[in-house]
Formats: sequence, structure tokens, C-alpha cells
Amino acid sequence: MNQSKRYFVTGIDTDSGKTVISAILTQKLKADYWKPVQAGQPTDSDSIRTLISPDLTIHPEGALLNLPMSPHAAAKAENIYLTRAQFAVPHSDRTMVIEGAGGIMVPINDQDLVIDLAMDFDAEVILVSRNYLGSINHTLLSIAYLRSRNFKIAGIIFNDETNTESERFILNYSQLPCLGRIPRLDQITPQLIDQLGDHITLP
Ligand SMILES: Nc1ncnc2c1ncn2[C@@H]1O[C@H](COP(=O)(O)OP(=O)(O)OP(=O)(O)O)[C@@H](O)[C@H]1O
Ligand SMILES: C[C@H](N)[C@H](N)CCCCCC(=O)O
Ligand SMILES: [Mg+2]
Repeated sequence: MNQSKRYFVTGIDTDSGKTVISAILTQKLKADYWKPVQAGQPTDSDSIRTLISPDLTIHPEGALLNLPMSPHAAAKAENIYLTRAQFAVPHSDRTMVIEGAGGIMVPINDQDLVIDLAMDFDAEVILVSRNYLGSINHTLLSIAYLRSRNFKIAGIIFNDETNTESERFILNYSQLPCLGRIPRLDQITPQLIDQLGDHITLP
């Protein structure tokens, strides 16, 4: 049997909008949501629960850490050493939206990065790029790293205020597809999350 599709949502930095975009993707695809590594409260799974249809499945976190910091440090504070091998994708026949933690090169231990899990899970990477001064650099460095390790990249989703010139440059330079643009939102409601699915096109 074919494995169902897995998307790993990563971002150019922490707070780039991975959770908001994951909610939109999960709702659009009628997918399952899973956050393998959560550091701090409220959890992203809690936020997602308030934004998507109640019938959609949110799997329990693989590791739930108390402190809102880099997962390797949050784990260390609790005398835990996370390993890649301890994370297994929950069983499901549906598409799985998997959300990373922080940006691309965020550690889970002294050797391994959150993004390594995307490789272990055979997931396609979706990169969330939030517009701010410096985001061209962060976006292109993220892509360069992903390419250097041969990750499968589905494309980029631009989040927040539109910057046409930044987006044009990033897309032209990287030659990656733009999967969508999510504007600055005054209020983030389930209705809006549902409607914003129309702003995203997956390959
Ligand atoms: N398009 C948007 N318009 C308005 N607010 C937004 C938008 N995207 C994200 N936000 C807000 O920015 C903050 C960070 O977004 P989000 O939690 O999705 O980031 P993240 O990348 O998931 O962070 P983390 O690394 O902690 O998982 C949240 O308060 C969220 O509501
Ligand atoms: C706690 C926060 N919201 C994220 N879950 C983790 C961010 C880790 C960032 C580490 C770093 O890049 O320095
Ligand atoms: Mg998040």
C-alpha cells in the first residue's frame, strides 16, 4: 500500500507563521496534524484545535517540553536527551501535516536538527517565509541548506504583509514554486482559516 502524503511545514525562523499555515493546510486537505516536538505552552496543537474543524485529527506531540526555548535546551532542562529514533509518524490513512519547531537549523540534541525528522519521515518540505527586513537572506539560506541536504521541497508560502519585490527575487533566484500567499490577518478565525485554503495550491 502507498504511504499517505506527508508535508513537513518549516519556516525561515521561529514565529514565521508555521502554525497558522499548518491550520490552513490541515483544513484544506482534511489532513491530520502532528507536532513532533513542542517546546513551551500554549502548545501549537492547542492553537490548531481552535482553528480547524472538530472532526479533524490532531495527534499527541512526540515530545512535549515545558520551556519555550530551543528543543535541545528545553529537553536538557528536564534531563531528557531526545533522539531522532524516538519519533515515529502516527498511523493514519490521511495526509499528515507535520509542523517543525522554530527555523530550519534548530537542534533537538547535540547532533540532530528538527529538520532531520522531515528526512526520517520521508516528508515533503513546505517553507513558510514571513516578510520582514532580512527575510530574503533567511529564506535563501534556508533553501540553500535544504538543497544541500537533498530535501524534497514542495515550495514556499509567503506569510504576512506582501513584499512584491522580495517575493519576486526569492522565487526567481531559487526557482521554487510559490504555493500561496497569506496576507496580514486582523483576526485569525476558523472561518478565515477555511477560506484561506483557496490561497494555496499544492503540487
Ligand atoms: N498572516 C498573519 N497575520 C497576522 N498574524 C499572524 C499571521 N501569521 C502568523 N501570525 C501570528 O504570529 C505569531 C506567530 O505565528 P505562528 O505561531 O504561526 O508561528 P510559528 O512559526 O508556528 O512559531 P513556532 O516556531 O513557535 O512554532 C502568532 O501570534 C500568530 O497568530
Ligand atoms: C519556543 C519557540 N516558540 C519555538 N517552539 C522554538 C524556537 C527555537 C529557536 C532556537 C534558535 O533558533 O535559536
Ligand atoms: Mg508553531
